[in-house]
Amino acid sequence: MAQVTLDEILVILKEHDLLVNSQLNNLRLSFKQIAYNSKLVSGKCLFFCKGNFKADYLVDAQNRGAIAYVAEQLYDQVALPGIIVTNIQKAMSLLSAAFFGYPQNSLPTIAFTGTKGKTTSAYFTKAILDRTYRRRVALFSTINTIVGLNPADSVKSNLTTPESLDLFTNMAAAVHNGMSHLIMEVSSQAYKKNRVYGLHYNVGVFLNISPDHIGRNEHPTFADYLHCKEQLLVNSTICILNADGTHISDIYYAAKATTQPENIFIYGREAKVAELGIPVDFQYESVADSLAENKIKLVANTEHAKRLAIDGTYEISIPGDYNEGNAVTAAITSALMNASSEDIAYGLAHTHVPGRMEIYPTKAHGTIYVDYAHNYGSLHSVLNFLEAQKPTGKTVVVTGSTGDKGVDRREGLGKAINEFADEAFLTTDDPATEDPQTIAAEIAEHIDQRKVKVVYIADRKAAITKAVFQSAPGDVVLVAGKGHDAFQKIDGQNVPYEGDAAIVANLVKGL
Ligand SMILES: CC(=O)N[C@H]1[C@@H](OP(=O)(O)OP(=O)(O)OC[C@H]2O[C@@H](n3ccc(=O)[nH]c3=O)[C@H](O)[C@@H]2O)O[C@H](CO)[C@@H](O)[C@@H]1O[C@H](C)C(=O)N[C@@H](C)C(=O)N[C@H](CCC(=O)O)C(=O)O
Ligand SMILES: Nc1ncnc2c1ncn2[C@@H]1O[C@H](COP(=O)(O)OP(=O)(O)OP(=O)(O)O)[C@@H](O)[C@H]1O
Repeated sequence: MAQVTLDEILVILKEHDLLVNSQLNNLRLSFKQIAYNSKLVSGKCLFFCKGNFKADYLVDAQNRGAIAYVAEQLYDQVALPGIIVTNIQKAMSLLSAAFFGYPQNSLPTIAFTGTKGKTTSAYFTKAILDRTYRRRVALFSTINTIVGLNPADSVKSNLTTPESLDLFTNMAAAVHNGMSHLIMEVSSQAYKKNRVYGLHYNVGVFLNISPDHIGRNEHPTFADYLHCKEQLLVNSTICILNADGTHISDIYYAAKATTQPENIFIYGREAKVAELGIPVDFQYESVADSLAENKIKLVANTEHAKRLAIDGTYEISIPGDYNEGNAVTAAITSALMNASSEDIAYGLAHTHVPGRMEIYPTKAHGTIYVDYAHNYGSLHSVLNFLEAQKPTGKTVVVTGSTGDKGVDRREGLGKAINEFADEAFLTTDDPATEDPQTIAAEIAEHIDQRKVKVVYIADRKAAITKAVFQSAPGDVVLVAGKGHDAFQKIDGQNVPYEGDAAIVANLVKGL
């Protein structure tokens, strides 16, 4: 049974230089529950006071049975003993791992970071390793959290990377359920908020970085965003890097600071990493790159890459040239976890990622694509790929942008629309506390409206419907940004929403 004693807690906090003082001194005192949300407290719980915290929550926790708390300050209003620390998020992560008996030691873990491609790469990897390990592969992704084989072990995720206590709860559940491996996405926010503090991965993948998540509630600067993402490499035994992304020198030296070059695998389309003057370990090229067929040839260039024995031609189930790199990372990570090239071939050819490049052909109208692209990098990648398919009609984009976060996305979406689209329907996408029309106007500022026709329709379903019905054969309609998301975040509430994919699937019936 999970538990942690005061003795262990104080040792850990002292070791990490986090302890200020403790009002508790019975070293044998054992906590049978830990929580950071008062509503979940029951029994003899150790409670963590973190984030935008109010003393009333601690009163609530005490009323429900909490016997002590960990915080960065004393709460005199509450007659509970406190353990005071310098950083509550770091303390919570370390103590959660200890409470659950360090489940990561029994769960070889592959972690993906990157501005784009985390979910897709994680799904490719899961499809491969599911075959190797008879589905005993846990997944913590933006879409789903899977900790076991039963339907009840699979739930929708709230965050890309969960709060540390939830992360270790899920890891412990996965171990308990007999899962053999874990694949997880690690967001830059997870490092910024110390959600993964002290966690080490067997394999860490850095997919790419482009400006995103920079703004008032996220990262103050791009440098901070890059620094947070690079922490994944410092915390990984084996690092996998993309030679074709920007900032490769920075990223490579971050990896090399703690990892022997022998344990770094660089992949790319060219034979060399130009900026570094070293060969890539894995080189790949498109053999087929159309909507009907996506296929790559993968070749190992260096001795340590050759040892993985995964040279070959692989079919990829999801179109888009950018998915070729995602597939390569899945092949390398899976091989490092002992998957055969047959398992890799099967997994890459049989992966489905909800809301990523879903295609709905119609007879009387155009082809409708639903995709999760919601910043410059991703929208540019998708539109660039669709343009390469040489559509005979016009290109129409339906999109919006989030409120209170990723404010720089507005310029990026406008820029990508300007580069590729003939028409844009701007609409609502998680406006939070902002006005969606104002957000749309800020996107439109970056579109040359002499070239691209811009229409604003607040209701997202109405915007999608209009775009689909007015399209003609040969047109491309890209509904970008929400995929299968079944809510709109408005004023702190998750307001139910059908989801782009469900709306399009219904609309195209009979078209
Ligand atoms: C800014 C930020 O990181 N906020 C996160 C943080 O909020 P917080 O700690 O301030 O929590 P809060 O909701 O204000 O509440 C304060 C504390 O009081 C407790 N409480 C509250 C009410 C009550 O009755 N009793 C009680 O005890 C809460 O449980 C909490 O511990 O902890 C919460 C979970 O414990 C997260 O849901 C929340 O994420 C916000 C909402 C969020 O969406 N963050 C985004 C930006 C994010 O992290 N995104 C990344 C992906 C983006 C990327 O790719 O980088 C992700 O990993 O998902
Ligand atoms: N390697 C890539 N490079 C550029 N764009 C990509 C790449 N992979 C996927 N995309 C685009 O980004 C969208 C989101 O992909 P995915 O969900 O895999 O990324 P993510 O990193 O998990 O994103 P998010 O942080 O927004 O959840 C896709 O629908 C596609 O448009």
